[in-house]
Formats: sequence, structure tokens, C-alpha cells
Amino acid sequence: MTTILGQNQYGKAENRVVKITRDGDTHHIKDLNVSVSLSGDMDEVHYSGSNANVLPTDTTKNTVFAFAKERGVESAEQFGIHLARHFVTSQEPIHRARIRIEEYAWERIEGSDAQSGKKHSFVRSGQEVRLTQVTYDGSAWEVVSGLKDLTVLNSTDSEFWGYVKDKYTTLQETNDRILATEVSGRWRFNWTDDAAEMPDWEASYQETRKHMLQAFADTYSLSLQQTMYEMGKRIIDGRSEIDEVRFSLPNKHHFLVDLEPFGLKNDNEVYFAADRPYGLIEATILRDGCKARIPVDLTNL
Ligand SMILES: O=c1[nH]c(=O)c2[nH]c(=O)[nH]c2[nH]1
Repeated sequence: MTTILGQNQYGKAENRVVKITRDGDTHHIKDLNVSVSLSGDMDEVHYSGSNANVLPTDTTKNTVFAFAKERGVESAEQFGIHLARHFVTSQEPIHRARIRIEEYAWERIEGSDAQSGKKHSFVRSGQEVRLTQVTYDGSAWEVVSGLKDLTVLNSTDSEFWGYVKDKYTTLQETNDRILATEVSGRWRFNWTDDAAEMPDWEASYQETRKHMLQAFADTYSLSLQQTMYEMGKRIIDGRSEIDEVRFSLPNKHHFLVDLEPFGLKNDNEVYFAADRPYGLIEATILRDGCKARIPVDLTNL
């Protein structure tokens, strides 16, 4: 043999499952995009084409939909845990399951008549996408959750000055600028053992998001790096179930427009929102004594 098989995994990606839970007239919606990736004793299907160990990707898709009915969707994390456990424990050749889930949020539309009792109309929130990745190898769990596309802006309390200047530097120092970013963040839970008590995944998400947003709002910023560190620190200090946070924050630059040619003064009022290029500020914030495990490049997660 001149070649050998390296790391391999397979499954059905992007199963779009919408679960409606009916509580009388009041309906609840969970809207998920679930990707299943399995690995284990899969040499033969690659070397000889024997499918003897292959649970079809079509079956993994069906399992996602069947589990939405059978187990319900309490939280993205809990749903991922049910699926990962099922694949690893029910299929001998499968040693590891990785379940990635994106969750899209919906808000209720209130009818014009509050008494009308209509509780089944929703508008998709233009907010963030919630994310989780659950990995199980038959003994240890790894749960990394997070979000992307959460756009935030401070219209003051942001300065940037005192930086290195060389012959190519043209940026003007400022002590009052707009600070805006589209948060992509991931946090790793220290729950790894079935015997240990599980976090309350829903409460954890809501509180972590709140810590992050409050730190963004509360921090008088001398750089996006400083604000980002405060956001991570607030999460680690406030949430004992989380040991590691990773952020990727594009600095969404807002440049003051020169209105002098029109005889107008721009008193920090009119900005050009540039879409590219953008500064890209990234870091991991860790609980002291813990190891970093979230990939540096979040697009790889
Ligand atoms: O918050 C910032 N951090 C930087 O590293 C940087 N660099 C830059 O040009 N503008 C900014 N802003």
C-alpha cells in the first residue's frame, strides 16, 4: 500500500428541523440547523467499499427528526447530547459523534387585540444565531456553545490613541469614536462527565449573553482588545460552568465624514460605515489553570 487513510468522519449536514410545541393555543417554536458527524471503525468503507459499518447519513437525518418528536428540543445542547449519546452507544463501530447546532430565534407577534388569544405568530428575530457543538467519545463530553452575528455599537466612551506610529501610519488619534462589532464568540463548558450535574443550558446561554453585552456597554474602551477581554472576563467570573471563551471581533469602523467642502461642521455626528477592510480582533480568555481547547480559527468550529 502506498497510501493510508487519515482522519475521516461522515454524517448529514444542515438538517433543518423546526419543532412546534403546542401548549393549548400557545405554541412554542425551536428552529434548528443540525449537523451530524460520526467517526470510528470506518477503514473498510474507504479501502474496499464495504458498508458493513456504515450507518447511512440518511438514517442520521431521520434520527434528528425522530428525536425532535421523541425527546423534544429542550435546548440545543440537550438535543445534541441526546443525539451524540445515541450514535455512540447504539452503533458499535461508531466511537465518536460530533453534533453541531445553529439555533434561530423567533419572537412572538402580538395581535392587535391582546385578548384575541392568537399565540402562534412569530417574527424571526434579526439577532444572533445561537450555536453549540457537542462531542462524545463514549466516556467524555465536550460542549462548546456560543453565538455569531450579534451586532453591537457604542456611540461614545471609546478612544484609540497612544499606538505605534511608523512612516506608513496615517490614522488620527481619537478620544471619542464609535465602537461597533459583530460578535462571534464560543465558550467551553467544564461539564465533561455524565455523573456530574449538567448545567441549565438555557439559563446559561441567556446569562452568558447578558454578561457579554453588559461588559460591552459598561467598559470605557481604550481599544476593542480591552473591551473584548472585559467581555470574556465577565463571563468567566460570572459563570462557574464555563472555563474558556474565544472571541472573533471585526472592528466595524465608522469614519467621520469631512463636511467642510459643504461649509458644514461635523461635530461627531455624521459617519461613513465602512464594511471592509475591517480590523479583526481575536483572543481566548481562560479561567486560570485551564487549558485552551477551542480552535483559534472559529470558522473551524
Ligand atoms: O480598537 C482598536 N484596536 C486596534 O488594534 C486598532 N487598530 C486600528 O487601526 N484601529 C484600532 N482600534
